[in-house]
Amino acid sequence: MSTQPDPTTGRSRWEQRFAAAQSKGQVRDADFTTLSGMEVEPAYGPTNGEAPERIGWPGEFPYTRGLYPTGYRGRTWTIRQFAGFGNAVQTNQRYKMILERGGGGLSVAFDMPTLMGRDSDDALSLGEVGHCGVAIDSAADMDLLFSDIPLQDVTTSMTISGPAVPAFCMYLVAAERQGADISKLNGTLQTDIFKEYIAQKEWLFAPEPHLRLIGDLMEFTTANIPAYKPLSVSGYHIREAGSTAAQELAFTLADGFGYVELGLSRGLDVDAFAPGLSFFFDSHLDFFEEIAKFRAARRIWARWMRDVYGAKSEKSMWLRFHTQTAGVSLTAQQPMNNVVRTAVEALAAVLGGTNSLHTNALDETLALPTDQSAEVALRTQQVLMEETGVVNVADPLGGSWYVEALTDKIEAEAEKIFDKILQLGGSDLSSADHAGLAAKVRSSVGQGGDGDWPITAGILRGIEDGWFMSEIAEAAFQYQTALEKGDKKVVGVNVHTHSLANELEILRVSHEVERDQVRELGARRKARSQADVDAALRTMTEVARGEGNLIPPMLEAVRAEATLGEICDALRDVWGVYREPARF
Ligand SMILES: C[C@H](C(=O)O)C(=O)SCCNC(=O)CCNC(=O)[C@H](O)C(C)(C)COP(=O)(O)OP(=O)(O)OC[C@H]1O[C@@H](n2cnc3c(N)ncnc32)[C@H](O)[C@@H]1OP(=O)(O)O
Repeated sequence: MSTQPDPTTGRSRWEQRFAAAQSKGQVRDADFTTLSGMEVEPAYGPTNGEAPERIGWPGEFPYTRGLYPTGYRGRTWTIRQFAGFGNAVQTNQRYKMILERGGGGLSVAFDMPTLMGRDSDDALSLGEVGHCGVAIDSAADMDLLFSDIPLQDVTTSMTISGPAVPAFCMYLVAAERQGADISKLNGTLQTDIFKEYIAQKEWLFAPEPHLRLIGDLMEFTTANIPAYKPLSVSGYHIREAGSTAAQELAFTLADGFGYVELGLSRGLDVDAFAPGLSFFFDSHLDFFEEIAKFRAARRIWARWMRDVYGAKSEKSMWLRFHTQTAGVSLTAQQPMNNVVRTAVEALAAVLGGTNSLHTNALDETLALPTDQSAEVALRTQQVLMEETGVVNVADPLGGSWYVEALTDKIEAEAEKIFDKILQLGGSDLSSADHAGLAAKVRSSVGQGGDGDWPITAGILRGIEDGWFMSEIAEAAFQYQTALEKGDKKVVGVNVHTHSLANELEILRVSHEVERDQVRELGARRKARSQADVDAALRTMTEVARGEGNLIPPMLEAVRAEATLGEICDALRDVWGVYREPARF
């Protein structure tokens, strides 16, 4: 380290942490010089060694500059490409390709029927099976999906929220059948139902039964699979629906606070369940705004977790997030340009300290990626990681006047939105009054679901009133108007539209997939013990009518080869379905 530090400064604290990590072997053995061979420090800061508290040093509360003193010198982000199409066998081949070419983890994309809790032979599934993701009907499909992929060794994310819990049970049963030690599994389940009502619209039930299922899941994973992340609180869909960066940030973090309140209302210890909450953001094209958003996200979360929700452990204050580059920024016109857009967005995510990353393929505005476009997307991350030197220095933009100012600004915008959410919930407290909010939360712990949960009340009210949707719609309208006026520009769409024709080869999923899947499902139904399935579903519905944790009886139903549609239908019989109130 180049300076003689004052031992009381942030720099010296960071140096000690870095040295401690190094002595524990937590710094990679790699070349950390520039392309021309110049030595660079693992982090930079003010020359007097002291940074303002809100900025701090890498690995230091409030983690504006990242969670780890070592940054990506400790571990690079996980390359986690979201993939799934056709049937489980086809998708399993794609997963093997991803892992073989350097993907660091798996990320399952399910087809629309699965996302809506419907079997492939349901009348509502017709024409959709295997199209926007992989068709999964029962645990037997999960076995095929992960065939020859040891679930105990590969962190696996599953993007599913309405039927998250039955899909999770199928994943557990597939892991059990592989002989995995269930307590050692590590992965992420999206589960985040708030953003479904706010933006994506893939719910099954009304919010209350979904929150009960999520509470059951949090309880189950906290007790049995401590490394597993049962929630990936998602801003991606909110942004893709047309929100601004600040709305994405604020709505997502508020949803995260809602899940913390859910955990507390279930009597769970915040430091036991909070490390299992993870996040998922969009990385759009305004490079600096995105970087500022990621940095502000970590800072806000850390402060609220410590000061409002009483977290004591560092891992509970850490906001860990996955990023996907912005699907909405891709254009059907001149699609090769999408590689450039994705690279810039991925770089913003990395400079913002993402923990995991998906880069979109250039053809994703037209169809699911081909093997070739999926490879280019993966290689985009590898070029950033291996060639550009961005992994050498933690939070390299920290201290930039512009980036710090933008980080402050986006944080302030988010706090204004939290105020609005608190008001919607009937609270008279301001988002800046952490002590007041903490007192309210403390008084609610012990009253369970009857407590006064200030953020949750606002979210539920905002959903019921269509407030989130109208805020997003207004932002989308503003942007579209600016685009149409030419104030905002998109190359190939409203500027520089002249181009040589470039035809892309598109992945087409054959309708044979649906026929085969339906046939296979019928054969499986005949081969299983219907009496076992009926008994397991009956027990599960009894628990759903009462108060116990639903995961153990659901696991039994899955072990008996009950299908996703049968499990969801049984729950629909108990809880009904949710219809969004009509609004004009
Ligand atoms: C749009 C689309 C759709 O809807 O259609 C979607 O939604 S797609 C949605 C797709 N979603 C996803 O793919 C979600 C992915 N999410 C995740 O993978 C997770 O939730 C995540 C964000 C927390 C990332 O988890 P991960 O396992 O990949 O990475 P982590 O950051 O946890 O790192 C792995 C381990 O390395 C440790 N580690 C990392 N960096 C360092 C370092 N510098 N020094 C020391 N240790 C380190 C971590 O603490 C952790 O250990 P330890 O474990 O001991 O703490």
